[in-house]
Amino acid sequence: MPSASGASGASVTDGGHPDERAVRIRRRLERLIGIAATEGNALDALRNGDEIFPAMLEAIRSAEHTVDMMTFVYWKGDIARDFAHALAERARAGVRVRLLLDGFGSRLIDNDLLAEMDRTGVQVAWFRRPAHLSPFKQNHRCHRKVLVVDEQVGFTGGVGIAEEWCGDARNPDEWRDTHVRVRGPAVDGIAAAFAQNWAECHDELFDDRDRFIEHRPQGDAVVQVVRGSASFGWQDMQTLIRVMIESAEERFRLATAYFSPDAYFIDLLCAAARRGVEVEILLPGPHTDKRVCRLAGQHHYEALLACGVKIHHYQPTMLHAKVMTVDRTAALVGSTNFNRRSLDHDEEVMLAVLDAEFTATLDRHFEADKAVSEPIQPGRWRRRPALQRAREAAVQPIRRFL
Ligand SMILES: O=P(O)(O)OC[C@H](O)CO
Repeated sequence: MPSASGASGASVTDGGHPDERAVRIRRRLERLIGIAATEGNALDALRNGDEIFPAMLEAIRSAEHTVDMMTFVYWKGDIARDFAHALAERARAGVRVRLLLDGFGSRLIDNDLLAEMDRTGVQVAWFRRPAHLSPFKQNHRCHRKVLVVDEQVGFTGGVGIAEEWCGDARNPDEWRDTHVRVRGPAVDGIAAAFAQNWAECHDELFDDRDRFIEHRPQGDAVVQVVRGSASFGWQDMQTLIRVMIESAEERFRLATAYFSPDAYFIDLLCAAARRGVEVEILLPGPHTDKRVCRLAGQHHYEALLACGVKIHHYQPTMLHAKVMTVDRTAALVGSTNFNRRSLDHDEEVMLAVLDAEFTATLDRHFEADKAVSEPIQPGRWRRRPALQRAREAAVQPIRRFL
């Protein structure tokens, strides 16, 4: 990877009007990633299962033509049954329903739900089931979370289909997550994320139930939909996050479930902090389902804190959201964690939103989460026990896969 300290032309400027910053970020993303952003989108930031699941289920139940759903996690619980029943009911009513499950992440789905969906005509496809794969492809998973109904409403974000995501982050059994409902032309990008992975797993890509509708403006948000794909070398998801960090002039905020990037992205965060940007990172605290990943990230805390990056540990439950905001101007939300899996290995989808109001909503959520988090104190962290240091070092050999 190139050196992050010599970061591109993104020097601190005198700020400029927020609209000018939005245009600057938009043009950087469009030209460096090659995907046009669209205008006229309406976005709702949905916080936690209590808001996310009813909105998704309501959309499915209202489907008249097509439902395309793709998930990494499909585990167990009433919510897993609710989704399967809703999908099956629509298939029975003649709607074309397609469900794409990651072969590793969704391996715990109940067989009776698969049987019900199969019976009613839901087309279920598996993305790279481990048993059917060469050992060299096991590592590349479909980590995207997508729901598109009637080509008109799309959802993406961090949520998996399992009881862990139900509720409102009131206790450790109710995970904290963020999902987005989108109406408008950006739904096409979310649909394309589904289509790209569906094409690998199923013979038919589209049929006459696809109407290829023209989108009418639904709101004011400018949105670029960026797909990360499992591949060798530099990829668009890395460009997206790199542009966001390098474009920050005042503030860069990151909330992520799994923080274990490579040294390049640590250097980018440090470079931002050193040029005067307030860099704040919100991570799971006592409740995390992947301690190994956390240890890999903690290996970098000392360097980050030394540069002035602020790190907070979220206390109430597992923090599973994947959200970034830049300068009250732009936001990223989707499936991408700040780790090697998301940046190097897996299929991901992220919305880059150039909209001050939507960004302000996500910033308010960030502040509420920060209020129930513990800041990491640099001095105390430096004095952490030798055993913790040893554990951080012990996971380094496998950091590439985390
Ligand atoms: O990979 P994520 O971020 O969708 O989280 C799901 C976890 O793998 C659950 O252990």
